Amino acid sequence: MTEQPAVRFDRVQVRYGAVTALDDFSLDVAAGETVALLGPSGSGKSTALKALAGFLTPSSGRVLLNGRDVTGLPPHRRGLGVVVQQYALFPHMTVAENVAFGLRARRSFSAKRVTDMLELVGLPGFGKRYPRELSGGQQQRVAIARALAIAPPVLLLDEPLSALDAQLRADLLEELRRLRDELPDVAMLYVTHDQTEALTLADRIAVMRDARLVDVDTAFDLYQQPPSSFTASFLGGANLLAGTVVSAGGLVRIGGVTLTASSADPLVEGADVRVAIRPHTLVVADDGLEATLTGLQWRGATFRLTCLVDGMAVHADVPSADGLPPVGSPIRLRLPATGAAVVAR
Ligand SMILES: Nc1ncnc2c1ncn2[C@@H]1O[C@H](COP(=O)(O)OP(=O)(O)OP(=O)(O)O)[C@@H](O)[C@H]1O
Repeated sequence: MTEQPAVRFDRVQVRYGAVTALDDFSLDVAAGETVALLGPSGSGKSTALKALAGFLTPSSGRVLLNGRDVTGLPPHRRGLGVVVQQYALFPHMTVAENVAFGLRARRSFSAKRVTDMLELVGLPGFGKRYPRELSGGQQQRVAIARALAIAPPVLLLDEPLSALDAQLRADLLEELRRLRDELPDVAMLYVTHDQTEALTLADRIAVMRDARLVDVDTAFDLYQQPPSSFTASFLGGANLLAGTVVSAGGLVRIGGVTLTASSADPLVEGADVRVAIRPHTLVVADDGLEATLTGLQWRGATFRLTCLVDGMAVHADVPSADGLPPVGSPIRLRLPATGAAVVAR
């Protein structure tokens, strides 16, 4: 018998009155796999997670856990771990009581389990404190310990880092990566609109837009060979340049410049295509594509140039602004020898 996926969304639709928040949504998450639901605000990510957790009932379709249809079950009978954006700890309970909450509800309290969970999230000895005595990052660690205490087969995380400031976010992201590696049997579904979080954590990324799943693949493949223009720009902010196929072997011409581009589909000589090119792979050089520099923005480690190429805005991230012409002047952008990808229009 083949192994059942830990999670299966089977053509799930969720409607709020006239609004379709999730449409024909199907996705499997294997045991031990981490999948990120990535998409802009309002694309239906949280709705998918709530349908799985049991916080709402789909208008149609089914959700299955390890092969079992749980569509009609209340949340507490699904046995999932859930972590949301706002820590949602019980303020009148100590850290240890918070972590023990799910265990007590199941009549399976174990002081050792509570201690182990606090150790797992890097907070040994914090059991007697109250949530108000913790930083935001520490509170979120407690929320994760509480969710994991019942040893759920599936952990759901809905934007768990978004209430934290940048440094804490980076620390906790690192911590989540470690947890993922230390819990190889737990399937994780991670909702985020942050591509860095998705790329860092996920085995696969499911890209959502307008209530629908657009693309799903390994993080690496989605980044290297985006199947759609939407994913190319949303994941890694690729430029989409108009090009013409010079040879079916992968040569493409953009402006007067010919370069090699990968493609998931066979290329047809003479066809008009769109080519995804990442901003950090463009270089300012005399032999590049003709453009006009229209904006310059300092971003700390890099400068972001905004240029116009044939009326289209193109971004380039360069390490230094030395030697750049003034904004409004002609500039030339050298296209990368490798790494460009043809995407579906
Ligand atoms: N309770 C509700 N009543 C009516 N419409 C809702 C409700 N909850 C969500 N929606 C709508 O459903 C759509 C999807 O919302 P959802 O919260 O799933 O998006 P999201 O991708 O998680 O966005 P965000 O990143 O902003 O949380 C949106 O158009 C939203 O306005």
